[in-house]
Amino acid sequence: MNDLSGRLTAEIPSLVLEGASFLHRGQVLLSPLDLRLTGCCRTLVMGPNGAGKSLLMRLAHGLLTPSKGRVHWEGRTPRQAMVFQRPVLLRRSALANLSYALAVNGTPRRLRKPRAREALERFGLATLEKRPARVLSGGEQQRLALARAWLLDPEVLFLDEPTSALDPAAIKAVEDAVQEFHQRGTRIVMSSHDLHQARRLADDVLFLCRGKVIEHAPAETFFTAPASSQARAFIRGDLVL
Ligand SMILES: Nc1ncnc2c1ncn2[C@@H]1O[C@H](COP(=O)(O)OP(=O)(O)OP(=O)(O)O)[C@@H](O)[C@H]1O
Repeated sequence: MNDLSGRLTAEIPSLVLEGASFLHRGQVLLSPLDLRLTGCCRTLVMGPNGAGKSLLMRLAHGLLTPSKGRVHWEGRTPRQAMVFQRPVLLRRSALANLSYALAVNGTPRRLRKPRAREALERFGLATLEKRPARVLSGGEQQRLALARAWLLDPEVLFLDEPTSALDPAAIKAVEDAVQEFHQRGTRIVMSSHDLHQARRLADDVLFLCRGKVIEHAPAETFFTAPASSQARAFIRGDLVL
């Protein structure tokens, strides 16, 4: 299958977790998990606070090593990027943050600024290029983080609660960007506790509760016929502890 970017969806390696768990000082924070994420889908990782969503995202992206089991990509490791709830930005201008990412990525010097400016334009930040990245508003910082990810042309993009501190307009900007990545053929793995957001974006939902994956289902199935009492309660808006 071909996506709009021309990238073959079949080319994106599948992410496989085999009995992967995460313990801290003997306490199980993520129970052994078997999972295969395949294709150019948008997977929403959902669950209440403390369910283990961030841990799962960090394991998947390779920022954490599982205490037991294995996390690997089939065939080869794809180009990846991760966007965090609080963007990690350098003490430099918006433009310099992007140029630096391109430099690290091996882009020739003469191409860095034009490409960085193109990305700033795309994410509505062109007028802010000289502004120190760390004084940008939360929404602007998140768009800058997305612009940086865009420049790296990731095959897989992880987003960990990227909109939890944003107002509706900024949330829309992030969601539009996620859709653009998807259109370009990037596989999305995104955590959120916002059910409305998941309904807008998800192809499939991974639902976690207390460090366990309770369900992994196509979005429509998850929202219309959740299989677990915890997911039913979560969707109803009950307090799920
Ligand atoms: N590096 C760590 N060391 C020790 N405990 C941790 C670590 N990271 C996470 N935890 C604990 O693991 C549990 C799951 O945390 P995690 O951040 O993955 O939850 P979450 O589902 O992302 O929650 P939220 O929606 O509040 O962001 C929490 O109880 C947290 O305190």
